Amino acid sequence: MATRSKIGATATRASSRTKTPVPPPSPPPRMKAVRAKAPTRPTAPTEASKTRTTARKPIASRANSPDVKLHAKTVTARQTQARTENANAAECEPVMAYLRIRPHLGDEPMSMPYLCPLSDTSVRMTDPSHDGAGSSRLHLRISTVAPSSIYKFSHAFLPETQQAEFFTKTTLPLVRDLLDGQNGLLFAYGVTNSGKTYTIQGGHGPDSAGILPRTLDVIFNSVEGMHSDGRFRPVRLYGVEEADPSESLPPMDIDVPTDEPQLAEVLAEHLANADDIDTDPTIIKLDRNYEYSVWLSYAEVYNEKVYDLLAEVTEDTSRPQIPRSNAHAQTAHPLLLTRKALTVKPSPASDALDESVSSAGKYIAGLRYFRVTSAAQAKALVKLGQLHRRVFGTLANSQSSRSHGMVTIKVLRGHRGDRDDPSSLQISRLTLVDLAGSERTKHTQTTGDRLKEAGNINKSLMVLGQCMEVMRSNQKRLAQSLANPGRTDTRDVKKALAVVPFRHSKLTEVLMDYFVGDGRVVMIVNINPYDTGFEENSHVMKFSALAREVSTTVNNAPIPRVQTNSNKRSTFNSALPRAVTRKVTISSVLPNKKVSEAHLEVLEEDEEAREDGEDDDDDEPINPLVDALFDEIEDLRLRLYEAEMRCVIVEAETREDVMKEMEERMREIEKTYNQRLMREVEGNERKMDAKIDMLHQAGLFGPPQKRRDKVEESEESSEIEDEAARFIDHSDEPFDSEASRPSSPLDGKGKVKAQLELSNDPTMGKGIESDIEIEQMTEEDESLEDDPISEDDDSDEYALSAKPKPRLFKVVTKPSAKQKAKVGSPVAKTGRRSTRTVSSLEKQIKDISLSDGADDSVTIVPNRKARAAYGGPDVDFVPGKDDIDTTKRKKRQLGKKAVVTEEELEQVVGAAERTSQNGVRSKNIRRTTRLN
Ligand SMILES: Nc1ncnc2c1ncn2[C@@H]1O[C@H](COP(=O)(O)OP(=O)(O)OP(=O)(O)O)[C@@H](O)[C@H]1O
Repeated sequence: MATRSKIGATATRASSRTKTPVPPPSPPPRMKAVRAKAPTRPTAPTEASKTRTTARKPIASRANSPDVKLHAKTVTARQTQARTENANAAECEPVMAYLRIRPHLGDEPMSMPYLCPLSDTSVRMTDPSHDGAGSSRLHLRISTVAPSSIYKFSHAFLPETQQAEFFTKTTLPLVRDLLDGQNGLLFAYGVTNSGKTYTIQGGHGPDSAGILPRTLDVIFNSVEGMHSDGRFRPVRLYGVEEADPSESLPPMDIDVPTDEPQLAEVLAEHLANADDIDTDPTIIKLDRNYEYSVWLSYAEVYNEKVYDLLAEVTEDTSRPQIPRSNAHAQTAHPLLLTRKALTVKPSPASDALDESVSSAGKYIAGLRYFRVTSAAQAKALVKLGQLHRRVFGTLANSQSSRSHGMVTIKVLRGHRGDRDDPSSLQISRLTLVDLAGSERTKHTQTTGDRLKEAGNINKSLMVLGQCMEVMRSNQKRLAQSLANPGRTDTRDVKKALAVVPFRHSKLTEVLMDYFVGDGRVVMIVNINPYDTGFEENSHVMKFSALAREVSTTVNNAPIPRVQTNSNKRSTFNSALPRAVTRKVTISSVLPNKKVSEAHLEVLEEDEEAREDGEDDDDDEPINPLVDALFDEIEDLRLRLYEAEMRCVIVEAETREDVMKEMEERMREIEKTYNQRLMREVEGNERKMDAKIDMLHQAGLFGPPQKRRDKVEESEESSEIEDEAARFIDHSDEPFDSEASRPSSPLDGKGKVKAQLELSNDPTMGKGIESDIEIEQMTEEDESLEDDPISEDDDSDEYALSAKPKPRLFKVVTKPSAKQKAKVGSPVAKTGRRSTRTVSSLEKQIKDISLSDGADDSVTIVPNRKARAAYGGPDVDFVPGKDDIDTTKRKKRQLGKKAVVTEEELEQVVGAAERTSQNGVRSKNIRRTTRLN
């Protein structure tokens, strides 16, 4: 944020817990619009300038000073003056919150990002699972997160932002402050896989160095040729003491025991790319009258304990040695490494800037600071710390950070002219924190130790959020009181301010001084917009919104520090620490794609108990109620998580049950349908059999062996037989038994046409003919007539199929030419009538299908007499049993059958062809039987 907060000076200082100095309420809330420049010293210090500079310089060591008493007096005077200057120069600045959107990685599944940048400073987040109707499709629980929100930042960096640009805009000002004597804190916050480590440490490609290596580059580029002799070293938070050069030499060798070949192999792979990272060429112009010494420490907060990642790791040699060739044995008895948790202690009052307060922030007792003289050396140290972090990490075989990693760079700055005067030294520090992923436990499927670990991560982040929340509300109340001086007494407001719960988590306890002391705070919010954890990311965004409303104090002048007795070394409690052992596996993919694994056992010793009386230095004891409440929250959170897990399990089981039931039902339905189908098939078969029986009974089917050769009249057409019988009654000519033998209408392909010429019909008179066509539709016919019913009748053989096949039959009667002549109808008229009849019959036939359940697969259009008897021209006549019996009887009486000669047959066919104008193809007429 370019704008400065206009609220009053550090409200949190006023809290009963934080007793670091509070800038005077007057001149109150209005802050300076522009930051004052850090004062510089003339190149050749005169006596006057020396005095002026000294007034702003840190306070000298009483112990190292030649004249302690005198010096102490001088220091007090300088302190007072410096304090006044600093109070005037101090101003409040909100925490800067930068958003960094992670690009999509090639190997990840592609989905719609739920983050949409609106401007340089704002983004919109939309729940991808939200259906727009006010409910979430995927979540069982009612979400507390709004489906769409706009979040504002100091700056939002798009996915294509390069590391160099990101560093310049976010971190370079902090590096400048550091070299100017100011403190700074930068932390990366976000869910796992959102790019925090990439932002802080960097990647492996060109120009991918993160802000930490770039910070080291810029520092060493800038202090080039201005290194001090390193006679003094920083202690605690603000103290300095004479250094023992042998102690502050950085451990350049990997002190994780590497005599295990597998471990050595794995570690070598990790150290191999130490030189890959590119360097940042930026140089900050500095006053060359100063000398600098740079110190580095690397700590981690893991499971609510603080560890030094640069401390020597000891191997437990008391264990029986395992033969190296035996890989299984190595897995069974892994290498045991031991490390000790460190205590966070309050700085003694003697370190305090203001003598009226009893504490000067907190420091990690026993955390080692190493003097580094080049960027490469510093980076190697960081690499070592990273390695230790990985070795000791619980999820060591994944790259995920399960601890909060904190690299602190301390710079001691002293004037060249005051080399021997430690009181001239200024201490400033910059801490870069790579926080552990803030994801919820359910997404990491954690159990047991992992659950505890995740719980601790969440607890520390939750406490950090709580601290921000309390600081914000304290600052608001104080600002209101300062804005209305008459209404409330600011001192009363200060007393009533809420306690900021820094001490309830190790992370906030260690970082507390940045919030309540002095220094600029920068928060980097990393987000992966393709991540499925929309809710978690929303919490991250909310946290950043909260952080932006918190202000910290920024001093515009170097801060003088008090140095206490440098020779006083900490003595540790001799009580045996409690130890926790964990098993760790580290694995790497070697260049030859072989996966290498090393198994270790890590012994984590508890921190030392404080020495007697040390607690007295603490500003305030932990409020047991607040502590209990935090524990309660954590407990509830875990129970909620367990309840959610149970819900998920119940949901999964219910889904499975429902699925099984559905499958069962489907099977039943299928069975029922099959049964119905079978019944239908059987019914159709029965119907078919019945019809064939009927045809047989009607005498329309000949003996099976002769079917192929015979043309037969329709079996249902009892009327035809009637006609034939009547005709035969009047004829003296003998029947040709062969020609007149009825054959199956299903015989052969195509149509079978039987023509009856009723020459002796008493009612119609001689020469009246009736054409009867029995048509079996073939595939060819079917396609020609566009009938959708499939016909499987390629066989010439008539057989009763067990399987019902849709078959169509049509029996058409039409008057012959003679008949037409007899009744006096013109041929054309007859033709029209015939066409109409055939069309209507065809239509009827198309509607007939056995498979449809129609029981009239054979349609008989009766002759005039039958039609009249049965009620009109459109009546379909199906002969009853009586009709058939009557016909049979008549036949038997007759004792002979009509015979048709070949000539007569040809004549009839010709006549039928001439008469047929309805598309019935003559090629389908195979035989015509003429009854004389
Ligand atoms: N800006 C970026 N450009 C290219 N790749 C990135 C970027 N940010 C992150 N990545 C890649 O995304 C992956 C995850 O990033 P990273 O390990 O930094 O996540 P993280 O937030 O630190 O996760 P964790 O909390 O689990 O440690 C890595 O492969 C990293 O290289």
